[in-house]
Amino acid sequence: MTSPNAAPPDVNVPDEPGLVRVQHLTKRFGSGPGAVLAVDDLTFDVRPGRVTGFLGPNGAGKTTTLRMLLGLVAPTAGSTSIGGRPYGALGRPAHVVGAALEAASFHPGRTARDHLRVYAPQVGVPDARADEVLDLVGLGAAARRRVGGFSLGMRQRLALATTLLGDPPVLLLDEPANGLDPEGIAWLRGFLRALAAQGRTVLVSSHVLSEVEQTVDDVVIIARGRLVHASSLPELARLARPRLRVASPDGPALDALVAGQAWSVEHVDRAGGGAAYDLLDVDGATVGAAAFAAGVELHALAGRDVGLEDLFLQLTAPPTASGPQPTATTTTDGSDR
Ligand SMILES: Nc1ncnc2c1ncn2[C@@H]1O[C@H](COP(=O)(O)OP(=O)(O)OP(=O)(O)O)[C@@H](O)[C@H]1O
Repeated sequence: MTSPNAAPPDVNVPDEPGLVRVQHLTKRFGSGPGAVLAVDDLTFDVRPGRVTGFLGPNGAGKTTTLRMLLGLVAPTAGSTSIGGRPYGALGRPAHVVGAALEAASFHPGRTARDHLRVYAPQVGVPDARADEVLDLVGLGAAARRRVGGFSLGMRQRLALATTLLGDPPVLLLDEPANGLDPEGIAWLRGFLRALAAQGRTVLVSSHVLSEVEQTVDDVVIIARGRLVHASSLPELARLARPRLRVASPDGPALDALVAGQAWSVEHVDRAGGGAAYDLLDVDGATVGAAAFAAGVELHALAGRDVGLEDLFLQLTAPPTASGPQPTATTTTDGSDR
């Protein structure tokens, strides 16, 4: 089972500009028997210059966490900061963090440019910035069109343009790929990667790992309000190693065989006198030959690939679910260890 909590951030390292920090964050909605523990002692960091996927099934607590980062919901306990300060202490917040939460609502009769010009004075930027951000998101040619006629993909781009008005170093985007067609997703991928390459902090939530797999450098995975895994994507991918299922009606003989080898055991099931092992990093030919040589009767010898999406489902499955659980380390520093 995965370590339920990330290692605490290193308190000796001063907060970098653009560092997003969540520490022991907890949110309980309501009280008594009907209370909902939406976020439960969550701790993680999101680093500049990287795209981080904030992942979890529906209802895991992603939006509530983002809302607390933005000062829209008060935590029950714990804290959040952006560049070392809580949201409420940011002098000009739109110049520090741009956020797009849920489907933004637009006045259908307004043009894209006018929509942005409504926000420009609030952010403290000149009207001309509206055209700049429209160009950035590829909507320059649609600047004078009414938003009511926009496709979902165009609306998502306009929402993104709105978050960029203040040229913030930090972007918090809640399910930005929702409703996009493959072309739109490919565009978003390139766009987010370019923003991170400029040194920005980009946090993107999604309930589907495969949707962001090609976009993110790091992952923070939560389920039922709790952290279940935080690491770089390559480190997560290393957990998705192929498994070999080997079963024998003679459990003690298989135990002795496995114990005598340097095979890595992920999981073992026992029933009657038999045993079934899930082994990592060993192939069927090796195990089959060793069993044959030792005279161990095998009733199953089957390889199984565990894809990233399978791993994600395993990591976020309710605790009642049976079956092998991957062993995961949890880090928060974004390194590829
Ligand atoms: N204002 C609220 N009052 C009561 N419960 C709430 C409130 N907001 C969220 N919740 C509950 O908190 C839990 C977490 O919800 P949240 O929207 O943060 O999850 P999520 O991971 O963003 O899910 P999704 O992917 O479906 O958006 C859910 O059980 C939700 O019903």
